[in-house]
Amino acid sequence: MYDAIILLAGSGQRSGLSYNKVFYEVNEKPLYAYSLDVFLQDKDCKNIIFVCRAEDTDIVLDYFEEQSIDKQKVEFVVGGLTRQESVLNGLKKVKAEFVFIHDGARPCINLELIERMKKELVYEKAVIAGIKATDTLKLIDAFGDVDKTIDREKVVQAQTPQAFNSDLIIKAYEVAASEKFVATDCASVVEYVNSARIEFVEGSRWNIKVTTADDLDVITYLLSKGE
Ligand SMILES: Nc1ccn([C@@H]2O[C@H](COP(=O)(O)OP(=O)(O)OP(=O)(O)O)[C@@H](O)[C@H]2O)c(=O)n1
Ligand SMILES: C[C@](O)(CO)[C@H](O)COP(=O)(O)O
Repeated sequence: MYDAIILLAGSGQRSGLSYNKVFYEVNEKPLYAYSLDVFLQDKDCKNIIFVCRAEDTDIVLDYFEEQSIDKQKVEFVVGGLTRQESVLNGLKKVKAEFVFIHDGARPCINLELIERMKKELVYEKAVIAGIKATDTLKLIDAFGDVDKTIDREKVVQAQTPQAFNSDLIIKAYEVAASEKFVATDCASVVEYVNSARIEFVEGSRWNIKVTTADDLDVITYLLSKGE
């Protein structure tokens, strides 16, 4: 049993769009709605916490009306200036024992990945999706020159969802807020307080985060062919 936080409250500046990238449509469906559909299909997902910018909430509500999406399981929360603040706002609404935290800008999530993560949560308090590096990895210096090659067996690229025992992640975020620790993902906050082992689960190469304008082309291709 878990709650899901879906993050929509960014601005998507690196995408070059004139609007928040999570509203970019493929097959007449906004990117965030792909993740929503997946979590709505999972009986174990008790509540979906939608973290939106105040000015975007009406657009999302209109979409729910148009598509006759049942809002019973969905709660709306206003996001913050950073991803971390948005997550913290979402965490304040969590009631279930576990919480899955997911970027609305990663529409290629699927139920198989959620199932694999749920299996790990039987034993673990923190589980993140990611992919292993396949390229050779170099450390570079401040001038962009190669310093050395690093062992790719020891590197993974973190994705979302990231799933946690709710008490654990709420406490970690409270400590981070009080100590002004800021990070780009949720697992980093747990690493910071060092309160649990974090299990890595193989995600998928298709589970990309739409960040740049190029990613918009890639995601259009992936979603159009049903990934
Ligand atoms: N204040 C913020 C910033 C980000 N996000 C969400 O976190 C996810 C990943 O963030 P990122 O790609 O950094 O999103 P943006 O802030 O939208 O992008 P940019 O940095 O290019 O402006 C996205 O689903 C985004 O909507 C959020 O909920 N609240
Ligand atoms: C959470 C995340 O998507 C995991 O890869 C990523 O860290 C977000 O980073 P961003 O710099 O905010 O895009």
